Amino acid sequence: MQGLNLSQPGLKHDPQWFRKAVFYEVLVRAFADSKGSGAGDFTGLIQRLDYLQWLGVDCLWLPPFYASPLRDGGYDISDYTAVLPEFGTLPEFTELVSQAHARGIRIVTDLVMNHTSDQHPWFQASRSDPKGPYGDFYVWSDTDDRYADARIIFVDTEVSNWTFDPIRRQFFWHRFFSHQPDLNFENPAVQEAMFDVVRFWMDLGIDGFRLDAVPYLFEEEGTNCENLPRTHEFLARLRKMVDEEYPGRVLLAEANQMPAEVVDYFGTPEEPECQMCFHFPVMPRLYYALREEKAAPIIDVLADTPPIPPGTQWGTFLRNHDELTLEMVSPEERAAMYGWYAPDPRMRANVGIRRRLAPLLDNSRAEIELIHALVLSLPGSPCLYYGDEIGMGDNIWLTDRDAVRTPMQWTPDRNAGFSSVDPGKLYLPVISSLVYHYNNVNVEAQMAHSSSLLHWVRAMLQIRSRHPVFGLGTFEVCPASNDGVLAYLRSVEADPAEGIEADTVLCLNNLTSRPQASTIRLPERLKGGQLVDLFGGSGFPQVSDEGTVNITMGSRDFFWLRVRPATGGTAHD
Ligand SMILES: OC[C@H]1O[C@H](O[C@H]2O[C@H](CO)[C@@H](O)[C@H](O)[C@H]2O)[C@H](O)[C@@H](O)[C@@H]1O
Ligand SMILES: [Ca+2]
Repeated sequence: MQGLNLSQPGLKHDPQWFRKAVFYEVLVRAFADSKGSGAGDFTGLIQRLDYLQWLGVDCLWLPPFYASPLRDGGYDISDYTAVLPEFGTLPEFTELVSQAHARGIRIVTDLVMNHTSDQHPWFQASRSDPKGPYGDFYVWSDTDDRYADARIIFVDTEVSNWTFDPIRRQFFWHRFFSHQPDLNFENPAVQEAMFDVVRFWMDLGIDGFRLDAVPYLFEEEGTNCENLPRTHEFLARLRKMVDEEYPGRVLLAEANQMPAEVVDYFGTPEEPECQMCFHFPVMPRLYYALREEKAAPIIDVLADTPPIPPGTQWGTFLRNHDELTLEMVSPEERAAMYGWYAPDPRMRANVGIRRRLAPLLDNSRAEIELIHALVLSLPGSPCLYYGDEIGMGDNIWLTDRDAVRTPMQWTPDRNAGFSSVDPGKLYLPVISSLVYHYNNVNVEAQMAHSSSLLHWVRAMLQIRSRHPVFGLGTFEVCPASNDGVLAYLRSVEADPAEGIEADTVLCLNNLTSRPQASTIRLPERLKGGQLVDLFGGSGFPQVSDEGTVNITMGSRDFFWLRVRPATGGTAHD
C-alpha cells in the first residue's frame, strides 16, 4: 500500500516458525489485477505484499495457480509445472517468493495429488493409449461397481464416483468432479511423478505445501477409501524425501476427518508425515457454540482430539475458499447449523454453507471479534481468509463456491480498486450488496479509521506475535460455573535458547449475547496469582487463595489475562 513505511526484515532461521505463525489464504486470482485483465496476478499480489506485512501475517497459502481449465477453481490441474498465463509467468512467481521472503513472509502452495484435470496430457494419453506409458496412471475399470463403500463428496453435482470414458471405453474413478480423474497411486510411476512435482516447486523456494484432499490417494475394496494405510505409507515416504532434500519445508494436510483419524496425518516421531494438519472438526463447533451459547461443543471436540507429536501443529481457520464444511458434525448439529447460518437453501453447497465470515455472523462486530479471539487463542496456527479482515461480504447468486471468491475490496473506486478493467470483464463481479458494498467495505476506508475491523485484526495479530505461548503453549480448560463462559489457560515454559519466556495466559470468552458472571477455577499452582490484561496492562482481581476468579463479562466479551504467580516464580512452579 502506498504510504506504508515498512522495513524488510527477511526470513529468520526458525525451524518452529509454523507453530507460531498466522497464515493467510489468498487466491492469486482474487487479490489484485496489475495488468487490467480482469483477474488477479502475481505482480498484483507482489504490489500488495506491503499491506500483508503491515497486517502482520507470517505465511501466505496460495491455492492452485497452475495451468488449468479452471472448472474447479484451479484444483483441476492440466500441467503441474506451469502457471496459468493469466496469473503471470514462472519468473514472476519466483519474484513473488523472494519479495515475500524479503518481508519476512513465507509461502505455502497447494499440492493437488489425488487427481488432475481430464485435460492433463497424462489423462489424454491414458484414455487413448491404455498400453502406453500413461495407460495405468489413472484408476480404470470395466464396471462401475468397485469401491461401493466410498461416499460421494460433491453431492450437489455427482451421482457416482465412476464416469464412463467413451474413448477408452472404460470407467474412471473420481472422488470429486467427473472432470477430475483420480491418479492411480498404486503405480510407482505416479508416485515418482508427484515427487518430481514437489521438487520442482521446492526448488523455486516455496516454504511448504498444503496437501489437498489427502485422505483419498489410495483405494481399497471393502473400505470407504479414506485414510488407508497405503496413503500413510506414501506420505511418510514423501516426508522423508522432503526432509532429506529440502529440510525445514512444511507439509500441511487437508484431511477433512474426525480428530482420531486426522491425527494420523502427523505420523509418528519414527515415521513422521505432515508437520501440520487442518483441524476440521473444531471449526464448525466455534460457530455452533456461538448460537447455542454454550462452551461445551468447543470443550468436547478438543477433549476428543488426541495429543499430537512434539514439534507439530494444528492449522485452524474460520473460513476458507470452500463451503463451511459440515461433514464433521452430527446430523442433528448439521440441521441446527443450516437453520442458524443458511436459512436460504441458496446459501448451501454440498454438505456445507457457502458464505463468508461477516455475513454468517450477520455482520455483528462483537461476534466477529469473539470468533477471531477464539481462533487466535485456541491451540493451533490460525489461517485467515483474504477479505475477512475487512468483513467482506459474499454473493450467493454466483454458482458453487464462487460465492466466497470475489475480488478483494481495496478502495471505493472502480472495481473496488482490484482492477482497472471494464467491470463487465472481471472474473467475478465485486460485491455490491446493500450491507457489504465495496463503497463501504474496503481496505482504504478501514485504514483511515482507527477503530475499524482491519485495525482491530491487526492489533490482535500484534498481541499474538508478542506471545509465543499461543502457538507453542499447552492448553488446559478451566472449569467455569457458567456454561456460557469458555475459560482456558495457555502456558509455555521458558526456553532461553529459543528466546521464549515463561508465559501463562488465561483466556475467557462469553459465548452468550448477554452479560454473564462466572466463577473460574484455576489450577493449584496459580492460587493467589495476579491477572493482567494483555492489551492494556490493567490489573484484574487476583486469583483467590482457593484458586478461583470471579468475573463479569459483557455480551460476546473476551479477556486475555496474563497470569503472574503469587510466588514471584513462573506459573509452572
Ligand atoms: O480438489 C477437489 C477439492 O479439494 C479440496 O476439497 C476439500 O473441500 C471439499 C469441499 O469443497 C471438502 O468436502 C473435501 O473434504 C476437501 O478435500 C479443495 O479445498 C476444494 O476446493 C476442491 O474442490
Ligand atoms: Ca484417489
